[in-house]
Amino acid sequence: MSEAVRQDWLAGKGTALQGSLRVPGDKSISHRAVMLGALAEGITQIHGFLEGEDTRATARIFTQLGVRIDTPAPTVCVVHGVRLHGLRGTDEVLDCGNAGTGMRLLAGVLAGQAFDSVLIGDASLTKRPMRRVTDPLTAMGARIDTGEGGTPPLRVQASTGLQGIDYALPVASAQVKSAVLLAGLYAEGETVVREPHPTRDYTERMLATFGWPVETGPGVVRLSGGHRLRAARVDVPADFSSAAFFIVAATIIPGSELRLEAVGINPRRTGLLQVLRLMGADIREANRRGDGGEPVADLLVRHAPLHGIEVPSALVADMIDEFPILFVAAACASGRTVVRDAAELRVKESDRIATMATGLRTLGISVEETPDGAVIEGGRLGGGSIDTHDDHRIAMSFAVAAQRASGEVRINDIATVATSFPGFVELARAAGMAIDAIAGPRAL
Ligand SMILES: O=C(O)C1=C[C@@H](OP(=O)(O)O)[C@@H](O)[C@H](O)C1
Ligand SMILES: C=C(OP(=O)(O)O)C(=O)O
Repeated sequence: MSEAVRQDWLAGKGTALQGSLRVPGDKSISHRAVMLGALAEGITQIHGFLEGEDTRATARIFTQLGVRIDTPAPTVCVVHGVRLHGLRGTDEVLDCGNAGTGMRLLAGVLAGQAFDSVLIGDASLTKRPMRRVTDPLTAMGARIDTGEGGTPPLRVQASTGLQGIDYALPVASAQVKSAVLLAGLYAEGETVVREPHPTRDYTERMLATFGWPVETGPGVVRLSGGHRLRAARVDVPADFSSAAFFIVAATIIPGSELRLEAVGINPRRTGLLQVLRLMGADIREANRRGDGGEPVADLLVRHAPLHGIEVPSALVADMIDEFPILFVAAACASGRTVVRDAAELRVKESDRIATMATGLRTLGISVEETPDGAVIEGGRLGGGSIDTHDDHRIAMSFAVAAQRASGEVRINDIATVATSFPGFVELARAAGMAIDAIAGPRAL
């Protein structure tokens, strides 16, 4: 056994959050911009690209597949498109790292290629369900083998032709919808995806921006094969899911008044705003505009006392990545908050219901876990040691919780924060939060 350095955080009460800050670019849009840029004709310029490990893994994979990607300045990514059939196969494995989005969307792209490929991921991604994408892709004519129990690696065999399908998603998932639509670019005939509940619509919006005809109606997206993608400029707004940590932090820390600049406020992402407002939060939108086709605004957040609510199930898909930080808001609210219909949280980077319930209990909060949610009683937060289960959103959520804790909170193993939010600690400290990075031992 050898020892390697593990990164932990020690976090505690900081000061009121003040000032103005901009969080990094949207992860979902950054993944998709690289993918469509690679498959387009011409040169795609991406501004505000998320330099996180998840999106860099996607860019690296397209480089392995023969696409030139230049990064002339921080957060600028220039993708030299090779057209729909211009990717080149490689004997190397394609490593998606921690990114479910990367792997699932790539499965759709690779299903249409004339070469074999193998997608792998890190320990967390290797536990996540992939049949949700391989089932519909197989129905389209793809041949993909998964690991045991339908998990990665994914071995995608050279395509012998795909056919469009009419697919009703069994779970509300933008990743599955997107995988099927991307395979649909290579399919004969029409591909139709029906959603049980609307999910983020970046793939369909960006396909249209890149010139591919897409028809959208309530709960349904349709496209046909046989068109071309044309390079475009993509301006990536600040990621709402990253902003969410600061929105909740400013709400729960007395005296705070914080401005978050140029945040993407696509309604399929901002369920948390509605829920926090129902709980009593003071969040205003200013300077509303459209950047590169996406609605963007500055968010002005002031401290406000919160009260518990029953989270409307209709908003679950619109805040699917914000539940860890909502649990923190609920722990700081008076009364009880009830979350239902959110079983999907159990198959994210960690089981986010269990990981948050365990962590909050460690800090003295009463949480009852249910199969598809939790009941959280607001209370006083104490100190303790938290296991992140290698989940970036768990780490950042407890860093925020610590700002209201009476004792020190040690957050173990925060390396995955760089997957979605490089620079989190620096921004958080600059705004007023108390977080120190410390080294912890890790047995290998
Ligand atoms: O399409 C996307 O970019 C994403 C969709 C969501 O996953 P599901 O489609 O699995 O709900 C979300 O949790 C993930 O962070 C990003
Ligand atoms: C679930 C997430 O991402 P992914 O599925 O891409 O790993 C997330 O970022 O919270």
